[in-house]
Amino acid sequence: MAASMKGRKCLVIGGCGFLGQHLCEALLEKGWSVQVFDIRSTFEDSRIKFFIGDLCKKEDLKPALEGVYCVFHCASPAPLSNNKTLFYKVNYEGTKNIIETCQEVGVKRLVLTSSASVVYEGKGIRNGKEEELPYASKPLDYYTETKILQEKAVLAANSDDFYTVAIRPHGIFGPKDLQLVPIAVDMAKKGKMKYIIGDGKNVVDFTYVGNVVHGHILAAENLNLGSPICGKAYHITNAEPIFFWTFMTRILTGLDYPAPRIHLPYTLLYILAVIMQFVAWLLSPFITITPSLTPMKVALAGTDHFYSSERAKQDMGYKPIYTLDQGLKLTLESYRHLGKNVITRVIKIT
Ligand SMILES: NC(=O)C1=CN([C@@H]2O[C@H](COP(=O)(O)OP(=O)(O)OC[C@H]3O[C@@H](n4cnc5c(N)ncnc54)[C@H](OP(=O)(O)O)[C@@H]3O)[C@@H](O)[C@H]2O)C=CC1
Ligand SMILES: CC(C)=CCC[C@@H](C)[C@H]1CC[C@H]2C3=C(CC[C@]12C)[C@@]1(C)CCC(=O)C[C@@H]1CC3
Repeated sequence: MAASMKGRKCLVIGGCGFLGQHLCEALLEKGWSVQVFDIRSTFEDSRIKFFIGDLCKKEDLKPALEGVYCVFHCASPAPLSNNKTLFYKVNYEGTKNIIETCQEVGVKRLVLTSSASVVYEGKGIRNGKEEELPYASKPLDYYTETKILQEKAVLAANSDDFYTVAIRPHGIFGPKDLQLVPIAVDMAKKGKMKYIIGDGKNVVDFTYVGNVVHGHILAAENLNLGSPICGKAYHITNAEPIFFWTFMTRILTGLDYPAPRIHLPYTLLYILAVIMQFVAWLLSPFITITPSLTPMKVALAGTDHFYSSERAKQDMGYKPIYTLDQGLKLTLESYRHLGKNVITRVIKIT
């Protein structure tokens, strides 16, 4: 790390979430002065100053941004939810609010956590490069739709006076995640993880959270006037693409659940997911139905989607600092309590 970064004040928006907590820990280790802004409080740390508020509200954000050298924006509603209004409000309107408030207060650097899914519309992507892939013209869900709007707004705001960059991770996994491992385990418990969507040979990126954090910190360190990274987006991956179903099998068997074995045709499942989504939409004025298979989930589980992180290597010296094996080991150790053979005691208080 550049010596001059020591003691610099940063604000992690979404710092109480999965990625945010890992980012805070790494920033503290590197000597940054860390502040967190989040809508909820999930942990305590005497080294961190916490601000609880809504990023859509200027009056909540302003005090947290005073004197800040760099803002990391990694807040979002849960990606697998389907709340269109909330996604637009937080990911798009809220991000524009962050940009405006930074500019008003005089903050000069903004690192956005975007997503590689901004270029994914269900068709295979192999070793995708930033300069070759346009934004998805037909995004598969509202989350992706609003991540595209968000990224465009952040990159367009880059100027000689305000430096912005977007990090596009893919399939983040690691301890403290409430999504990938817990959802897969929940599906396994319900008997929904016996199946393989398609031939099982689709190759994807899963990225250990420590590598995603490393990419964010390098971006902040390199975000200066005239730097090649200003106004650009960067894929950050483990650079170890793997069969989607091999990765899921390692997670499941690592926690003593059986490996998925029964193949189901991709196209059939995709059509079923589209029909279920349509039925859920038709019935939405009367009841809320949340189909467990969405077109996005089926596509992610049954197509290729892996990306090149060469541009991040060239422009900011990025290379993964954890291998997939190391990441999986750390992850599985942290989820032992979700293992199939773990007996959970229920203490009844009468
Ligand atoms: N997980 C993944 O595989 C990938 C994630 N990303 C991106 O990485 C980022 C971090 O994801 P992750 O750590 O998994 O997500 P988390 O849900 O764990 O963390 C996001 C945090 O932001 C908070 N938040 C939501 N709305 C607001 C708001 N209006 N004001 C302030 N805080 C808010 C959330 O609170 P609450 O929980 O109460 O909503 C939560 O604490 C996101 O931008 C996501 O799009 C990109 C690629 C892959
Ligand atoms: C269909 C199936 C077997 C599901 C179990 C695993 C899924 C819960 C994850 C597998 C790939 C993950 C993923 C995301 C969420 C969780 C999974 C679908 C994202 C959509 C999260 C937000 C992003 O920006 C992109 C991610 C791609 C991979």
